[in-house]
Amino acid sequence: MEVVFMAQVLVINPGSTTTKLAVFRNNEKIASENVTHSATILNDIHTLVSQIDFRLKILTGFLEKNDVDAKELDAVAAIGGLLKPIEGGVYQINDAMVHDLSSGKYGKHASNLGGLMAYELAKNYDIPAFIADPSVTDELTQVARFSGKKEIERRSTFHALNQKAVARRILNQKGRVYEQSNVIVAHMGGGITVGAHHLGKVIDVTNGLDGEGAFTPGRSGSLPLLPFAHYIQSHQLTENEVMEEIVGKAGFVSYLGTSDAQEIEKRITAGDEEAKLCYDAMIYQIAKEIGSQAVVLKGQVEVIILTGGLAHSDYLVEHIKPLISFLGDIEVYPGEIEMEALNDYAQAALKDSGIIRLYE
Ligand SMILES: Nc1ncnc2c1ncn2[C@@H]1O[C@H](COP(=O)(O)OP(=O)(O)O)[C@@H](O)[C@H]1O
Ligand SMILES: CCCC(=O)OP(=O)(O)O
Repeated sequence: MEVVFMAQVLVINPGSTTTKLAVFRNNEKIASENVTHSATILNDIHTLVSQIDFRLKILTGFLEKNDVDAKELDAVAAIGGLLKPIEGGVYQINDAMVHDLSSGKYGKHASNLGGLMAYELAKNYDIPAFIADPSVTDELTQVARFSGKKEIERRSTFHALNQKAVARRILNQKGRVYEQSNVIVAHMGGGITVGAHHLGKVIDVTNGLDGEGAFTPGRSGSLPLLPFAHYIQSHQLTENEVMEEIVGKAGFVSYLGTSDAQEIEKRITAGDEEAKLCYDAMIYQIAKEIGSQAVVLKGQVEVIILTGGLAHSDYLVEHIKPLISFLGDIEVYPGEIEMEALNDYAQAALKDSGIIRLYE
């Protein structure tokens, strides 16, 4: 009789205001929770890294509540944070990675906590901890790296895990193979990134944190440089404050005072013209970015995929389609499948250690 190995994997995905947790047995999700943290609690915990204990306590509570014995776990997988630029794939969390995530050497983002929490837990139970397709996944071509100013190189920071996982899933459904296809993926949530996927590599993509691409519910996207330089100077902003202006205090938040697209849609339905114009402007900018990536792919676009929380919006989908449909077929995949993708990677790594990459 064949003995089937049932691998149990804990998946950790911390966001700026949430911690998503799940336990999988092989491909079956046996427990999951999306814990929302109030801004008050997080503001009281001053630095990102000092949130680890708070979030680990939530994790322990989640395991207890769902009768999951941590000793029975075979691996932990977490969303990768801001690391040095690396190729996509699955990486075992090591000391070098922990150093870069905790020091914030490559930037501070809630996702940094994922790798740190996974490492801490895995160490206690002597099991491997992985990250996969982190947001710093860098497969840009050399021409895509030019910013226009020698001292400043464009960086690849995007929703790599979800973009690749959704592209794989949609292509599988079409009987196609990701590594043999050309697709454009627009991940549209609190952050928006649009990537050109060419034969399994994201050869160009808008950076989600550097102020590129379309504006989003809370982010500026690209800004006219001279007026922004003047704004920085007249408000005497520090580098951290500049970051907050670009990521957090911009987009819908700055025009309409909320990052909640559903709330804005209610205003539109109630006849709010200002809300409609702003929503339409964001849709217009996303469409322009999709057009740019179609050029990157020389017009050979098998499918354009719309994903992320905003892809739930009928308003957005119906208004973007007429702008981009001439470029190719459109598929809508609302939400994200990051937890499933991390489990898939961890299960694959447990079966074949040859696929595990080394972070140096
Ligand atoms: N059903 C929906 N209709 C319209 N907008 C939605 C819907 N669900 C979520 N959103 C919007 O998507 C954005 C958040 O995207 P999401 O991908 O869930 O967040 P995050 O990027 O923080 O993970 C918010 O502006 C939210 O209002
Ligand atoms: C870190 C780059 C991807 C990104 O913008 O993620 P969020 O939208 O989840 O902040």
